[in-house]
Amino acid sequence: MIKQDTIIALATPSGAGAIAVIRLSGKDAISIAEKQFKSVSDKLLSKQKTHTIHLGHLVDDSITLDEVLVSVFKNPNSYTGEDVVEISCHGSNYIQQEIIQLFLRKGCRMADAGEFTLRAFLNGKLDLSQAEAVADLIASDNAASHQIAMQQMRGGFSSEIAKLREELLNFASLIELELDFAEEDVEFADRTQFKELIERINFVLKRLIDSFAVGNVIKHGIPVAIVGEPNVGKSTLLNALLNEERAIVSEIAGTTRDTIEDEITIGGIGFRFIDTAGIRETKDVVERIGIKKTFEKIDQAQVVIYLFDATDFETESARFKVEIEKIKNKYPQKPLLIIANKVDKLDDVSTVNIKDEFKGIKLISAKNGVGVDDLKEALLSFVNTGALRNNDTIVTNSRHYDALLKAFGEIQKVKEGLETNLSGDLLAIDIRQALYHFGEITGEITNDDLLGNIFANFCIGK
Ligand SMILES: Nc1nc2c(c(=O)[nH]1)N(C=O)[C@@H](CNc1ccc(C(=O)N[C@@H](CCC(=O)O)C(=O)O)cc1)CN2
Ligand SMILES: Nc1nc2c(ncn2[C@@H]2O[C@H](COP(=O)(O)OP(=O)(O)OP(=O)(O)O)[C@@H](O)[C@H]2O)c(=O)[nH]1
Ligand SMILES: [Mg+2]
Repeated sequence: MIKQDTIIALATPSGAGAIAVIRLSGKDAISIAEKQFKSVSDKLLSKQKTHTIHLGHLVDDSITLDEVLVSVFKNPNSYTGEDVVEISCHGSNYIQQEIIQLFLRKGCRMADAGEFTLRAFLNGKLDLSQAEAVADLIASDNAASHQIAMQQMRGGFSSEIAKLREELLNFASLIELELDFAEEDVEFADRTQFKELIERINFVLKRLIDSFAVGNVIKHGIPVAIVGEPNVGKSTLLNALLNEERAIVSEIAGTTRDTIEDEITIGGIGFRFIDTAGIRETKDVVERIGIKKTFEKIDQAQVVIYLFDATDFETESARFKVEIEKIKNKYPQKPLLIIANKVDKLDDVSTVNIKDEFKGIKLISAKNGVGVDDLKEALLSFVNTGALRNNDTIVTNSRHYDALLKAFGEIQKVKEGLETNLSGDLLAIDIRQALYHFGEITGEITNDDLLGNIFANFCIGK
């Protein structure tokens, strides 16, 4: 259902600022605003061209609320596709609230979360995946997530899906046409060409589905678990990486009892570091719970940093190796960075010995920040950012991922059907299913529940 009532919301963050923007959208936006606006040159808003801006005062009966700039957008040429009025006022909390209250009394309704963008979608200004990208763009806090959201908002992903959908639709129509001529045994849809198309779709879908692993990582940050025995300097390393005193550090073993997480951006990619309680067999119940959590954190991490105290190396290296083997055995696929900490306390001979015994080990002094930049470089090298550089579409949205997996499943059926010369009517059913899932991504296929879920996660005013 397309509502046309006039909605209002603050478009800028709540709180005082230099300027705040209040946005109205709907069929009465211009007439409602016009009655409260005294232009400095006696202009009427309804007589103004679209995309024009006007200086004047907002008045509530005899009270002048503020000197403002008012922008007019006339349907269908606006963000929402409806008549839109934007008021740029002085950014006092009081003024913002008074203006909104005034317009609520004059016939506007407070907008729901995401309702401006929902209207843009319903009016065909954006498709669903573009609308979703608007929220991702607002949430983006690093170069990679920004680039992906921007590309998606501009329709990169949508047009890729729309192209596949259109080609597939063509074939579906031809095959369905054949069904009307069943007795004559004609073939409008060239099966060789069709096989080629299915192969191509298959290939694209596979790439998009695979890209989700990268997309997920970029959206949520790559989880990196910092593990090692008590007191080796895990929390000190976390603080050095974050460049702040995030975790408590002390000479007492077992200081960190719970896990601590925080995120930084390295080379445009978000990394989420997880400091854990030390791994060690222990009788202390609280510490033991922490150790269980350590393994849970390794489960969730994409990269593991195993830290040991370099000054214990000469006496304890055998035990470190056992610990490292344990992790390697339990998590054979996970990149594991082995790091010796506290090298500031190490003599040259031991330094050489450590490097000898642990190939590829990194030596750091977390306390003095030595080797931390090197470690960041090493972390970055684990991330496959090739897709980013190629400008390939990267899927970051789990709803899209789901739909792609389902489409992929249907395309496999079509492929099999073609190989076994399945009859046209059955082929057509599988093709229609695949088309359905493509349509879910861009929003050709949708329902109120789905839209409600998507836009409820937007902020009010977007
Ligand atoms: N002040 C303001 N800034 C904003 C927005 C806004 O709504 N208001 N945006 C919103 O979030 C973004 C910009 N997006 C926009 C997209 C389309 C149109 C628009 O008027 N489109 C018309 C006319 C295009 C034209 O000039 O030809 C159209 O599509 O028909 C406006 C803003 C970011 N900055
Ligand atoms: N000399 C030196 N001391 C360090 C270094 N890194 C950490 N320390 C010291 O080692 C002690 C333990 O550091 P933490 O960061 O609390 O160690 P942890 O691994 O988090 O310990 P738990 O939380 O108990 O498992 C503290 O006294 C730190 O100041 C380093 O690079 N050099
Ligand atoms: Mg700690």
